[in-house]
Amino acid sequence: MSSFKLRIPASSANIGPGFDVLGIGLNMYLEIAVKFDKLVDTSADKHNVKLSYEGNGAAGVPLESERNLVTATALYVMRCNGMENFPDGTLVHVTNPIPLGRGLGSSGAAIVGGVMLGNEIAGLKLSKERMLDYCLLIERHPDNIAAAMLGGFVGSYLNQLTAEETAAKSVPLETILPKAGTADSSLERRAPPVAIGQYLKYNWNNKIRCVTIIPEFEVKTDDSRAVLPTSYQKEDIVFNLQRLAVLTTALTLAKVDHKLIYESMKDKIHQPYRALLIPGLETVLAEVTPESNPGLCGICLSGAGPTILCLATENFEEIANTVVDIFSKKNVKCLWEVLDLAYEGATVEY
Ligand SMILES: Nc1ncnc2c1ncn2[C@@H]1O[C@H](COP(=O)(O)OP(=O)(O)OP(=O)(O)O)[C@@H](O)[C@H]1O
Ligand SMILES: N[C@@H](CCO)C(=O)O
Repeated sequence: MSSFKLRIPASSANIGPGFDVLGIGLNMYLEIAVKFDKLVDTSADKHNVKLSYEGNGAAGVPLESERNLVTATALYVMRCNGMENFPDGTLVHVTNPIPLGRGLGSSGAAIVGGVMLGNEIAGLKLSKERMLDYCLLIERHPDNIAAAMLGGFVGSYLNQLTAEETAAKSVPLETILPKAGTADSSLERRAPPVAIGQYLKYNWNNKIRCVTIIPEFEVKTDDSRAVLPTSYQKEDIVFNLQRLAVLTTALTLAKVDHKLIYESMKDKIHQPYRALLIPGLETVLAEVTPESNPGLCGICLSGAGPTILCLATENFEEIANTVVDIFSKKNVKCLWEVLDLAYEGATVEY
């Protein structure tokens, strides 16, 4: 097998009202470089791969193939297609600039990368849509993975499946990503149902850039989902649906309407509840507006947080500093970066 390199963009999910629906791919890339060298002994790993990692999270990311999110995902895809181990001498080097647990789709990128890795190693030639079925068995909401895989500005929904397909989609996560000591016979070996999700790429006015303000603390997606209610008032759902309908077109118009985008990025489904976990979020959302910060056209929590996504056409540094100052009053330090959309999505280069 010859060497190859995978590049998978970071992503920002929800974009305000589009909870579990909207996502944008961002031009910050997880890279997975794969080489084969039979002279290197890879037998120390249970599945025959030598993994190395640099970048965000390097101190904590496991390097055993069954415990690392990228290789464990690849092993799941390979197992479903009759292959249990990497070929002798497989060397995988991961370079990750995406901060972990900050709402910039680090896990979505790792899962997309893992599925693509399994696809290449097992020579499956799966389409991106089919690879997303595998991704959805691990990250069970489509917004980050669809944006990372397809790139650009993407809307998704999950298809209504038959009872049998639903059962096949709902297998326990630990049978896909094994915990230490899991018996091999309990691992999932069935390929996922076909066409679990539906995806649509929208246009995007490329004058709109993404100022990401990244607080120094992590919020795990699971924790950020645990604070959400199990039922909602009809008014709050209608509030989001009305804005979602306008937002997907407002972001594509040739003439940027800052006020329209700002209003249509408001949300009542997830951000108010997540403010409990993110000191400063309520103030940021209330005080940073197109009037206070000309050039700003929308502001929201990025994914499950704590990163703030400001969409803007100018004055990027001033906007970032306004948000940084609000967080600093809560004793939270931040980094910030201006990103653009990753229009192409995940790629493989031979
Ligand atoms: N490149 C990677 N290699 C291995 N594990 C990773 C990698 N990237 C992310 N992870 C795992 O995913 C976890 C973060 O996932 P989580 O869903 O909580 O946050 P996120 O994906 O960064 O944010 P969001 O889903 O809100 O955009 C990390 O703590 C780590 O366990
Ligand atoms: N839609 C997801 C994105 C984070 O992975 C959420 O907000 O929980």
